[in-house]
Amino acid sequence: MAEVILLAEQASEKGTFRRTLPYLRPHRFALGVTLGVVGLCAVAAVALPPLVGRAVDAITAGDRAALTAAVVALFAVVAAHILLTRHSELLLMRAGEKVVRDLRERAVERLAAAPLRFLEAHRTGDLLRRATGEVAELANFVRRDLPNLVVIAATLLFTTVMLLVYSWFLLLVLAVVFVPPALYLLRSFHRRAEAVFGGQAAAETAVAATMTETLTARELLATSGALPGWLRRVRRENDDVVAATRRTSWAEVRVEGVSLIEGLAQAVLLGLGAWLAIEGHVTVGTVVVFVLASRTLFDGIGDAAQLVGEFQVARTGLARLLDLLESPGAEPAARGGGSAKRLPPRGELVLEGVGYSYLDGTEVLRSVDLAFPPGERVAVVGATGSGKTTLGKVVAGLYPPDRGRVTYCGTDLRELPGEELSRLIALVPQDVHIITGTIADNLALVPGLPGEEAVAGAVERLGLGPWVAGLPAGLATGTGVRGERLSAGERQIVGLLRAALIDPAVLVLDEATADVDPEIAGWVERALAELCAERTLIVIAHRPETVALLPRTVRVADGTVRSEGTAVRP
Ligand SMILES: Nc1ncnc2c1ncn2[C@@H]1O[C@H](COP(=O)(O)OP(=O)(O)OP(=O)(O)O)[C@@H](O)[C@H]1O
Repeated sequence: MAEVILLAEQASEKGTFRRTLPYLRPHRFALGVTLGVVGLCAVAAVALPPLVGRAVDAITAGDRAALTAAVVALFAVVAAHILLTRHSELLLMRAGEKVVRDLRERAVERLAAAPLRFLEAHRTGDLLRRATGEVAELANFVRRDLPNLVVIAATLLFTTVMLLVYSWFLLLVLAVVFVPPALYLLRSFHRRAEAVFGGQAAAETAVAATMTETLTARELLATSGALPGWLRRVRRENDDVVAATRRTSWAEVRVEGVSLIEGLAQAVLLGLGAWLAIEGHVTVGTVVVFVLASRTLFDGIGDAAQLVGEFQVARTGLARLLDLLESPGAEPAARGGGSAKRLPPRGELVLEGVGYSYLDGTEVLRSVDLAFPPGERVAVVGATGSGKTTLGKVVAGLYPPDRGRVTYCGTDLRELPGEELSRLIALVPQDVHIITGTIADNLALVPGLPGEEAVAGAVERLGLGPWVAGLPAGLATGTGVRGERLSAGERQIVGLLRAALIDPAVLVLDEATADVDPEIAGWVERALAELCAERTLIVIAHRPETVALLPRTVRVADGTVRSEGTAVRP
């Protein structure tokens, strides 16, 4: 089996910032300007205490001119600070939103391009949470907390430099006696934060994934009697979320000890500063600067502590999102670009020594050699679980084989760009995926967005006019949520119409196994008869009537194939 790299529920946060850099690079200009404005904003905030200090010194010296200058400067700096704060927040938000929008787009592109194997190996809820929940949390962080965090970091840095200039001694007291315990509290919080916040994200993901499965497996749960057991599981996972949230709250509460240290520091600075001022070592203004600035300092440390929690949540989510974005492999159908090679619209499809397994050691297909000359019509038959559907998906290029190769006109399907592959080979699966909307919306889901005329032409060609006329609103008939108003047979008719719009060289139809009523089966047969003209038709047949319609039969058994109509060519 080809290796599938599983995404860890709790992603490693090592190097998250470095991994984010490539996604920031396209926005470096906007981010640079933003950081410049943030820096100015922090300078304005830091300039306030010295101006108050200067005003106090001017009052004690009875210097009117100096007092007026200090007050005017104070007004100007306050006004500049207000304007710059608003502006920097807006700029930060805008730059952050651009980055988040890019990440969101990339996540959707990544999921659309992910190999089937990768998608099947993960719970849908987990992938959805990475692409939606984690991105939403990141967007919240960017809108709400990132502006504060950046302004606080810049303010802390500039305040420290400013205090050093005013009195190295008082700064030393502050730095040696009070900052270490505050930092110790923060560090111990930080150390616990990764585990507790990561645990909370993992517990929430488990609940989200189970919620999704509750909806997708609703019929099974309603009919199998498994509901009570399932609800017990939901309750257990829900309890895990509560316990994880309690741990994160407790970690946040402990860090609030920083406020206590702040009160003590201010009292000591006031007492020590007053003594130094009386002794004539510093001015009264310097003491005022220290008391005010130490408040800015501790407020900054306290706010940063609160925000570190949010930052941690965002970092955890970002790491999980980056894991998804960096997961290897892309589905051929979603590959863009590639070779510009256009293959002939009709040609031979060949399987050479094809092997495929979902699980290690259990090969569903073993060394399959098959050739489908252009225009051939083949029924693929075999017991339930023998591998017919798997063969269909390998033939359509959805599962690249683990061994051997599938070629069209001699070219390996793996080498074809996505668009070319979907133009050449169309697969109509057993249960055609229908999006919520109208039948017309569903028919539009083919390359080139066909107009009404093209759709009407396809309906006409496949002889489905009377079927469409019998629908309540023709092609504008609603399909219900994910097509629940359409029967399995009707879904296949939609699939065949899509195939007619694509006009592929090879059409693979995995016949619906659910009971298809005879009228719908009649429409499907008629449509197939029209579609098979001039193209290769491979039908994974479940009904004897279908097998009887097709000149060649291929039987799948024990992971290999045997031809019962015409010879199998290696
Ligand atoms: N996504 C999957 N992951 C793991 N095993 C799978 C997966 N899909 C199919 N299988 C297994 O592969 C084997 C072949 O399945 P496949 O659906 O190809 O058989 P089939 O002949 O089409 O069956 P049916 O006639 O019931 O549709 C089965 O044992 C099945 O359990």
